[in-house]
Amino acid sequence: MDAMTHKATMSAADPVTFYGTEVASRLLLGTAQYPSPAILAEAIRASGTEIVTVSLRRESGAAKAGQSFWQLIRDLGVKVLPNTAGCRTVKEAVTTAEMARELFGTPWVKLEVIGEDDTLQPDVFGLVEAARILSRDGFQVFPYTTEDLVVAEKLVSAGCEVLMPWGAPIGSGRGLNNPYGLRSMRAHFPGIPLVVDAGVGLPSHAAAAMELGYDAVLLNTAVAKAGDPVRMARAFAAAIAAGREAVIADPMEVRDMAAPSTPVMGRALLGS
Ligand SMILES: CC(=O)[C@@H](O)[C@H](O)COP(=O)(O)O
Repeated sequence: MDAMTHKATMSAADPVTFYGTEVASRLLLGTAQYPSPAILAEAIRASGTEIVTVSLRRESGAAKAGQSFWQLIRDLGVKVLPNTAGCRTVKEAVTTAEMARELFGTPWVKLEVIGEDDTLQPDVFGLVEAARILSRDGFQVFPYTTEDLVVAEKLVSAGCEVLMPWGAPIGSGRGLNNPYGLRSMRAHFPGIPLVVDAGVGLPSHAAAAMELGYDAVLLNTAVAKAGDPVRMARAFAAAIAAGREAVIADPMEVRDMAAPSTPVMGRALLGS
């Protein structure tokens, strides 16, 4: 099947598969920083997401609050992708992942090993090492990485079946800082689910990621910190669906020079 025929048979409603689990929604949502648990729950519902990411640190912080938060997530019936947010060493990330597996009962882990304070960019050396350890131990790792292809190859060799390059620094809302790098990554890994994770600020950023052929988008701050998180969650869902629909529709080629969109033949008959 050639690329065009394949695209023609795809639909925006096609599920995306992460480690053998199919999900219809291509929006993964973070659960931190919402004005209230009720707004978080409503935003999750409005977004249509089927996967929420949860920090173990938040869970273990205050036992009681943790219990009610966990109950809220359970009641929503969404899948949990525990994350190692805030971990800065391989040991810390591996230990956090192990605790998360026990607490949440899932082999999934969003692996973050933060390497630098100003940008919160991943320590890619630690990330690869932690991914190798966790994959060997039966985890299904969703690594928060950069768009570096060499690092990405090493993550795949370490056992990762999903890659999550950043759009921009976490919480910055800058969108896609390096569309060229993200496009290269898509071309280099046609068969691996790719998720833009972090730095997305607006629905148009998420649509742009999908238009690059990405499989999904993970975001938190843009919804949690919006004036109206529920409405923003809905806007992101619509933008992701639109971007997906567009890439399937096979967009026109970009040109340097104009091409008349209304071709004219001969002379106008007016006045003759
Ligand atoms: C919640 C989470 O996992 C974040 O670390 C993630 O990377 C989202 O980043 P934004 O808050 O920039 O969307």
